[in-house]
Amino acid sequence: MAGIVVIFDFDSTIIECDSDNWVLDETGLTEKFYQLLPSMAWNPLMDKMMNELHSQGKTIQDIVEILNRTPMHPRTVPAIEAAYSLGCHLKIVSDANIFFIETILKHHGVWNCFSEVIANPSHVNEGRLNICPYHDYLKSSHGCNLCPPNMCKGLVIERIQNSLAAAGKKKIIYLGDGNGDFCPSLRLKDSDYLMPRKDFPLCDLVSKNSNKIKAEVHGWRDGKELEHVLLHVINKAIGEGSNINNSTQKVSVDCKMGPIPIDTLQPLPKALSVPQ
Ligand SMILES: Cc1ncc(C[n+]2csc(CCOP(=O)(O)O)c2C)c(N)n1
Ligand SMILES: [Mg+2]
Repeated sequence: MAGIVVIFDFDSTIIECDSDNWVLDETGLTEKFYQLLPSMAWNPLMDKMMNELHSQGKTIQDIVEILNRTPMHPRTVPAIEAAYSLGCHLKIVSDANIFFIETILKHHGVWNCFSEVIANPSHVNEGRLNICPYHDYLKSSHGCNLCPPNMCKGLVIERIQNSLAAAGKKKIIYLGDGNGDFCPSLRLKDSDYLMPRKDFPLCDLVSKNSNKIKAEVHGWRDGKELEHVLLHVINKAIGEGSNINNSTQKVSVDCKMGPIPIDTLQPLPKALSVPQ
């Protein structure tokens, strides 16, 4: 076992859009949604939109067909499969909902690669999709002012970190794009890796607060770079894990620096090489 946990954000990390916005756009509900957003929180409003679809006679199968067409970079699935094959534990921590995530990942045949998906709960009841907040903010606040009221990804990461320590796993690689990925990024340790998507809000936050980030930072721009950089980082993490007296100096790579030139990456051992 590699002892490495790879944590993926979902929207704009695994897929090329926000899943809620994709479904709203494809069902013609975007205008209505944004008319109501000033007076309602995101999760209950998304739940209301699912009710609206049901009233219009749209079935769960109609929603599944829309989700199956969600834009995704062609190298993202191979990257997930490669990380899984190398023995990494894969998890998703997302402010999207479980139904959308499960449907999309099953369609691409990678649902079983993930040992845990932490997202807003959702279930089908009498042909209608119900969506609930992950954190019940009406009962109590999670208390973090960096995160939306329904989910503090930092608290989720803290729980994962505690369970990893108990299971003897060593390193986290965290991939994300959004403002909600900044709080968990602050929790990563100096033995962990952070992979922010370039030209997305997380990358900006990381650049402006680099003194607060302990993890080694490796940016990526698209699915092709995600694949290449992720396999490079896994390779590095495996190498460090096998060297007990490892004293490698921490190198922080500014995610604004542009793509990592291919010739500066260590050659991948055969087992890690990217499938053509
Ligand atoms: C106050 C507030 N505004 C907006 C949202 C909704 N929201 C924010 S980021 C995002 C995509 C997250 O998916 P991922 O974490 O996979 O990138 C969603 C659905 C919210 N929950 N609260
Ligand atoms: Mg995201």
